[in-house]
Amino acid sequence: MSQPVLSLSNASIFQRENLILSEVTVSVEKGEFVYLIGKTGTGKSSFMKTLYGDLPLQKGEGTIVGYDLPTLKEKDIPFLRRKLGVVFQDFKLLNDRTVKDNLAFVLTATGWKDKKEMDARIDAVLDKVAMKTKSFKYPYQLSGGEQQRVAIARALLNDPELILADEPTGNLDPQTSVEVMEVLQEINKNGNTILMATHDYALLLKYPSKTLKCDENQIFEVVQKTV
Ligand SMILES: Nc1ncnc2c1ncn2[C@@H]1O[C@H](COP(=O)(O)OP(=O)(O)OP(=O)(O)O)[C@@H](O)[C@H]1O
Repeated sequence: MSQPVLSLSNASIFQRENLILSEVTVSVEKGEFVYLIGKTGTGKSSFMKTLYGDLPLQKGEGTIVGYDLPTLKEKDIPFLRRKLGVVFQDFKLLNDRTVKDNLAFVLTATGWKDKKEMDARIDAVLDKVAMKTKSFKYPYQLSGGEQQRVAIARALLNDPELILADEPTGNLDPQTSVEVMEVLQEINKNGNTILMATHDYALLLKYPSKTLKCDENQIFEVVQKTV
């Protein structure tokens, strides 16, 4: 069997000296769609930040897309992030450039040089989120759902081994949340592995999948009916 894309064992997660999560033992296999749920302040964002190298893993073991988290060095972080696609609640698009240039910016920053290849890649990812016809628009000319679809396209650019989505529907109305969720489901069906933090229980019910819950400083897997 292949290695899990994410595996933590007896890990503790701290914010400064405060213990946020302890004895975390979880794994995510290639191709899975996994939810991370939990009340506000239970540590979902802290967990996600540890996974993309924003918080150090000070205790326990963990690997993500081939990187060892406890020994992760500052200089490794850009390379780790190239193998991850990260999607945030607030989209984090650059407002001073078009959709296409937002994506081109990431490609340039990650070493792409051939203009034709870049254009083809941008077209391909925008096509996956049904935003190809709006590549000339500026983010502020798009709805929240459209901006989030562009952010998902941006996450797909470098063919990530794992997509981390931290409350991707947190700023969206219920109907738009479903549209964004449909996009995430589709890219998962096409082979992308996704870990999504959310407190949107309606989405969990509509799209049941493996669910991890943060509660009382722990993370454990829950079966849907007890969520
Ligand atoms: N930079 C920080 N410094 C110190 N403590 C922090 C920091 N960021 C978060 N915390 C604390 O860590 C705990 C977990 O916060 P975290 O943001 O991970 O929770 P969350 O489950 O993602 O919540 P939400 O759903 O509101 O985003 C909280 O008690 C919070 O106050």
